[in-house]
Amino acid sequence: MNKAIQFPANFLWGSATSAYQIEGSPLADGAGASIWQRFCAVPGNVRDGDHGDIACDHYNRYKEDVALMVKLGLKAYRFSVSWSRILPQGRGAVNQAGLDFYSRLIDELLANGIEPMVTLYHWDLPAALDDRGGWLNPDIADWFTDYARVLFRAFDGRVKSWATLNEPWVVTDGGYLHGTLAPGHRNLHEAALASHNLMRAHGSAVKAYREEGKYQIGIVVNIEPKYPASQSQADLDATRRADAYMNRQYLDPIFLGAYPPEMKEIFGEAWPDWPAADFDLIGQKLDFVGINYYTRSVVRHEPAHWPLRVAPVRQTQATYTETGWEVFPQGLTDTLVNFKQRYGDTPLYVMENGSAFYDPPQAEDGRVHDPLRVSCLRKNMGALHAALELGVDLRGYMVWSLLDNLEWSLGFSKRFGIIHVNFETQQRTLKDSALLYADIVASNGACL
Ligand SMILES: N#[N+]C[C@@H]1[C@@H](O)[C@H](O)[C@@H](O)[C@@H]2O[C@H]12
Repeated sequence: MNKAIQFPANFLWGSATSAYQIEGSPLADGAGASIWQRFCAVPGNVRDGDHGDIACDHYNRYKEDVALMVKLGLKAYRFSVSWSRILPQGRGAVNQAGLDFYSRLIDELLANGIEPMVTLYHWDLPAALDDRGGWLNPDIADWFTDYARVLFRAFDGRVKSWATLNEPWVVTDGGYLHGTLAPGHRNLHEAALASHNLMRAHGSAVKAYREEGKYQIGIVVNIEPKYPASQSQADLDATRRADAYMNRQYLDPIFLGAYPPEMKEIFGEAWPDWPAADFDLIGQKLDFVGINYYTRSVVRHEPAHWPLRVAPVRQTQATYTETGWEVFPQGLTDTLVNFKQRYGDTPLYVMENGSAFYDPPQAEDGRVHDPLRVSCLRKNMGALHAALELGVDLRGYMVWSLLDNLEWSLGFSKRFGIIHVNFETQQRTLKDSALLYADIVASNGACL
């Protein structure tokens, strides 16, 4: 990088995790089961039969992990709350012990000068609600709002930054269309219905926050910019469909009052004309949008690939991560600038960005050397700064992830952490990427 980088003085540097991926003890102290406990229990659903019964044992080791955040100098920590710890049946009776855990975590963060940023839903739906249809039941907007109100009333003030959902696209594409994630359904109609109910629930919770809360609330979406493999009309149309399905599907109804027209083109009769009143609810004004960026995709028209009729085109000269994602920092800049151009100047946070690479065992010097992740981190910092220089109102960056953790159906096989976790001993070891990130935070980017 040839020019000293300076980020805004109050730029918020942090890290991100999610409850089921790190906490362990999923049924401790009165907690109810989630759909992810059920999903992991079905042989073949998760690589190597991995599950979240222990994970990073964060439920018991949270003070140790906060101390590591302090060691890295982090200013913020984005984490999610397990709905079924708070409401074991998903609705009704509150489990005070569940609230108490998150209260202890929040107080530990605040005592160490770290801002808690809470995600209400990061995929671990209470199993009891799934028994009632889960995201397919329109009542879930009220169930989610009731859950949100419990947290707003308990923590707002100590928590000043709330996000309703994490990556609604993954919830529906993985959980209801392709069945690769909990609850493992494969149904086009269900995917459409779940997606819309997620957005209704989001809007309803934001509306409730305006009655209950005094600080900021937003949503976190994954954005994967799409680039055409050629300028043929077929490939350009495929790119448009892919962008609508994965990216615009969730931001258009919030900021533009309607879903992209391509949704009917993709889903056909499985995509109804949703009630107009729903868009009044979904379109609640947000204080920020969180963007999760990992990669881009270059796409071509492929009639055989249902329902999108799109296929990715591998880039021969590129570096790919262990999750098969192209390392493409320019896509991060493009994503942030595209948001500004299409939706305006709502403040943005990069709420997840990182990379999974094979980490060599701990070296003789006691360190875990992860040069590829270090290289990616450096490149992504440049991409962030380019977006700032192009006028994007970017407020902060949360690296994914603080710890190696349960990578959903990939189990523990993919390591995204800047801190290595030995899952046999629970030993944490800072990787070189953690040391670089600490320098970035301490110098506000000037070290790059
Ligand atoms: N895969 N992958 C890494 C990461 C996943 O671990 C997070 O839980 C999701 O929010 C998002 O998909 C990104």
